[in-house]
Amino acid sequence: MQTLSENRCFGGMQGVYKHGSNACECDMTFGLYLPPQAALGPVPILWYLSGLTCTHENAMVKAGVQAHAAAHGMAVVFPDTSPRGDGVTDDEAYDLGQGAGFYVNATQEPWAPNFSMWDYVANELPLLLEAHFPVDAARQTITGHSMGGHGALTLAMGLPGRFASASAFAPIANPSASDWGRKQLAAYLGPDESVWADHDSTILMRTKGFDGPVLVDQGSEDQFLDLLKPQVLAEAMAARRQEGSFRMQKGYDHSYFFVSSFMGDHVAFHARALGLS
Ligand SMILES: N[C@@H](CCC(=O)N[C@@H](CS)C(=O)NCC(=O)O)C(=O)O
Repeated sequence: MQTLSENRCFGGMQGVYKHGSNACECDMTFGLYLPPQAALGPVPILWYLSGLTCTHENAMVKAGVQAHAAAHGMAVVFPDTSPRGDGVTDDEAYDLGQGAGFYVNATQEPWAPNFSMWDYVANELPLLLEAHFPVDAARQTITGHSMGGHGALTLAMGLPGRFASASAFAPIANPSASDWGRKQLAAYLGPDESVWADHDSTILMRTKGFDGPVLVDQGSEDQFLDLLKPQVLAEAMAARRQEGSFRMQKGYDHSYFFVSSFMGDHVAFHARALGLS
């Protein structure tokens, strides 16, 4: 593993690291914020999964999460959103291929060799983090924005017992019924829609729910509301009696100005679920 940068940040360290990934069969870059408490022993992990067009960097520099993570003593991981590089398949559309991995393991050509973001986030990266940094994999929580909100909710419901709590900012809530989803799930997973269900948080909420608290924030002026479909997720949460909250935030759009405005609430929510506060 190679250190690309390390910067002191709110008493802890914001690092960026690169490593050869077996899951994605290419080099992968991720950000990791370690709070000051990591100097004393292993700290819990908050995963932040980013949205379409993002790398590890967007949330790291714009979500304003480090101050809150330092206050609560949590590490924050910022994985990339897809495999990358000259040898990795891409598409000219911004919402397919590099920058748009959708947190699935592709089974279809030409994507299958590299696009295994589910395995990368669920299996490979946690082991790498535990081996190299003072983090406690027994205490994990997860959040994300847009495509990353979709990833956070589907990983949380798909890996029962892994995460103490799950949250999302403007998640792609029902991808199998959206143009942000149908094209990508068909490309990565093939035409059989029954296979897509494990990657649709509304369907997972209807069929199994999450064994822990869930927090979803959505801006009422989000320019992508028709693609995100928050209302069906909110309905599914109510129908399941899912512990948690769905909050419609008046006047907010889809940007990181929205994400950063509510980041403090999300970190405090995860800290409570972990018993840190
Ligand atoms: N470029 C796309 C939208 C992409 C987009 O809004 N991406 C969000 C996540 S879905 C994002 O975080 N963009 C990067 C950023 O704001 O830093 C479009 O114009 O339709």
